Order: sequence, then structure tokens, then C-alpha cells
Amino acid sequence: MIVLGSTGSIGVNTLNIARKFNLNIEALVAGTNIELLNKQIKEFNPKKVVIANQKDISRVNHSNVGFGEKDILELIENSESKTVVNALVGFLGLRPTLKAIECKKKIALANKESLVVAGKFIDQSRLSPIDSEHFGLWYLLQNKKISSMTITASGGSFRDYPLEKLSCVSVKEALNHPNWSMGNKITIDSATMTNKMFELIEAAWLFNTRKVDAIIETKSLIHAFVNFEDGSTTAHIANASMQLPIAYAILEKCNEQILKPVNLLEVGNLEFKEIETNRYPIWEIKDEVLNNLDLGLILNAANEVAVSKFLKGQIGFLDISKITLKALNKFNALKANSIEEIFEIDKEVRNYCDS
Ligand SMILES: NC(=O)C1=CN([C@@H]2O[C@H](COP(=O)(O)OP(=O)(O)OC[C@H]3O[C@@H](n4cnc5c(N)ncnc54)[C@H](OP(=O)(O)O)[C@@H]3O)[C@@H](O)[C@H]2O)C=CC1
Ligand SMILES: CC(=O)[C@@H](O)[C@H](O)COP(=O)(O)O
Ligand SMILES: [Mn+2]
Repeated sequence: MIVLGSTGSIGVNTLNIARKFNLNIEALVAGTNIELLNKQIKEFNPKKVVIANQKDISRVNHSNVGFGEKDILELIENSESKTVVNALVGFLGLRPTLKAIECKKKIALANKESLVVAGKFIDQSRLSPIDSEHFGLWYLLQNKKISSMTITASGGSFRDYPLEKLSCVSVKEALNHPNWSMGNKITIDSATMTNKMFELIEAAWLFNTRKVDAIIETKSLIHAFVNFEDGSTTAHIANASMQLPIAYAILEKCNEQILKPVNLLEVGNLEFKEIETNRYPIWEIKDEVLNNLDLGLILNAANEVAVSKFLKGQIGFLDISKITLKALNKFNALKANSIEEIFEIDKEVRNYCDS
């Protein structure tokens, strides 16, 4: 298989599963972490490697190294592998997802932004989601009458923080997720609850439903619930590790133990909370977004600009939601009618948020 984003949090976990099941790695794609990439090359012996920047090529211990988006797309097109794991972060993951679909590959999709921005143009027939909640929903779905689905949120880094202090929190504090070890961008998305908004959109596309909601479960041990018309609810419980969703997304069958089972006696108790708009302002537009999934494109573009500014120390934490809500208000009538328009609207919203 091919692993895009091999040096990230999902990429490293994917290679852990590849090691466990002795899977062949045809190619690796990484950004700027050349030190880790070189270790991965030594262990997995890929035929081809692509990195973000030309200037780093000489540091990569491989004879066949490309760089940039064009080479990532060519790599997918010319590969023999049946499976592409897309663990790139953000909008830059969209073209590789589209290319993998065009080449009829099986896509193990961690890059949820592909669905958030262009769900209506994505053929899902060979797609498996790598997202703990959507894996949970997929695992739970039975041939019974379903009334709705619920995914859980951890509440992020500031779940229990005094509200009046949110305006002056630091980047370091924001990156301190209570339960998951993930990349920076998704960790900030989790703190603002934008990650959960993305996941509602993701669930809407994946399971063809608008009857999906989220609640906080503070330990991230329950990932999803399916609520049946008979009044019963089933819950997916697993320790907070991405290895299970990844294993199911890339393996044909999975009968081996991937994770240590949750010991409920050790857990003792679980706590559930409502997602409140005073702590998570983005939640104000939940219903509007679910009724108009085209807003995912605007939300994603504005959020990527705002998160990047926050990580560079240019704006405060609360400004992230302010920027995204303002952009949604301005562009809420826009709808992309083709995949080309996805890229045009993305650019327009970014320019607006950057100015
Ligand atoms: N982490 C998690 O547990 C979960 C993540 N996801 C989703 O999975 C995706 C990946 O998340 P995560 O692994 O946390 O993110 P990370 O930031 O940890 O990893 C991102 C990966 O993309 C690579 N990358 C970044 N820019 C480029 C570029 N221009 N060209 C080539 N490669 C690039 C990075 O390379 P480098 O580091 O070398 O610069 C890295 O390998 C996101 O869409 C996220 O929302 C979904 C559910 C759970
Ligand atoms: C591991 C995973 O799937 C993440 O998307 C996780 O859900 C993020 O944590 P939050 O629940 O805090 O958004
Ligand atoms: Mn998730």
C-alpha cells in the first residue's frame, strides 16, 4: 500500500499496523520530518518517496524521491498498490483522495477534510473511514431500524477551563489534548469543537443521514452510539487508539486482537455532558451546517486560515471561531457545482480570511 502522511500521528500508527501484519509498503509521502522518514525508509524499504519541499531531497536516504503535490498525484497514478492510506492533514489531502478514486484504489481515509469540503463529489464505493467515531458507527450498524446516531467528543483541551480565561490561553495549552495524541491542527479543531462539526458532516456523507448529533464523553472510551427505533441504543467502546480503525480500514479481515480491551472496573465511571455554545461558539451553527452540507467547504477554508494564525501566535484562541463564523455568515449562499469550483471557493474564502 501507499501511505500519504507517513510521519504524522495516523501515518505512524498505520505503519505500526503494517509492521504487525507484515504488509508491503510501496511508497511513503511525508512533509518535513526527514529524520523520521529516513527511519521509515530503512524499515519498510519503499520503492518511491515523496516529500513536501525540493530543498530537502538531498537529506532523504532514497534514490527515488519526488516533491510536491504533482509528484504525490503521479505516485498514486503509477503505483501498483490497491490501497492508499490518506493521512495528510487539511485541504491538501483533497486532490490525492480524488486521484486515488480516479485510479480505482481502495482508500483508507483519515483526511476527513476531503469529505468535509467535497463530500458530494466523492465516490465512496471503495472508501473506508479512519476516524474513531465513524469506525464506531460502521462497527455498530445492524440490519435494524435506526432512528439516529450519536458520536462523542472529548471536549478538548479547555473542557474544564474557566470560560473567562479562554481569551488568553496559550498555544501550548491548546495543544494539550486530554485523551488523544494527534497532530497539531486536529488538536486545535478538537479544542474549538470544529473537529466534531467536521465529523457530523463526515457522518452525514458516509452514512447518508442528517440524524446525527454529538455529546461529550470525557474519557473518549465510547466513540459512537446507534439509537434504534425500538428505543434501544448500542455503544462502541474501545481504548483511545487509532490502531483499530486503521486496521479495519486497510485489512480485508480483522480477527486478531489489536487493542487491549477496556477494563470497565478500572474505568469506574463515565461522564456525559452537553456541548454548550458559550464554550464552543461554533456549535451555534450545527443545525444550519447539517441542513446545508455545502457549508463544510467554507468552514474548512476559514478554519484552516484561523488555526494556522493561532498556531503562529497571530490571533487568540477565541478568534478562531470568530473568523470561521464571520466567513460562514458572508459566504453561506455559495455552492460548488463542480470539483473545480471547490478549489475556487476555497481560495476565495482563504483570501477573505487572510485579509
Ligand atoms: N491523529 C488522529 O488521531 C486522527 C487524525 N484524523 C485526521 O487524519 C489526518 C491526519 O491527522 P494527523 O495524523 O493527526 O496529522 P499530523 O499533523 O500528525 O500529520 C500530517 C502528515 O501530513 C504530512 N504533510 C503535511 N504537509 C505536507 C505536504 N505539504 N506534503 C506532504 N506531506 C505533508 C506531515 O508530514 P511531516 O510531519 O513530515 O511534516 C505528516 O506526515 C487529518 O485530516 C486528521 O483530521 C482523524 C482522526 C484521528
Ligand atoms: C481520534 C479521533 O477520531 C479524533 O477525531 C478525536 O475524536 C478527537 O478528539 P475530540 O473528541 O476531542 O474531537
Ligand atoms: Mn474523530
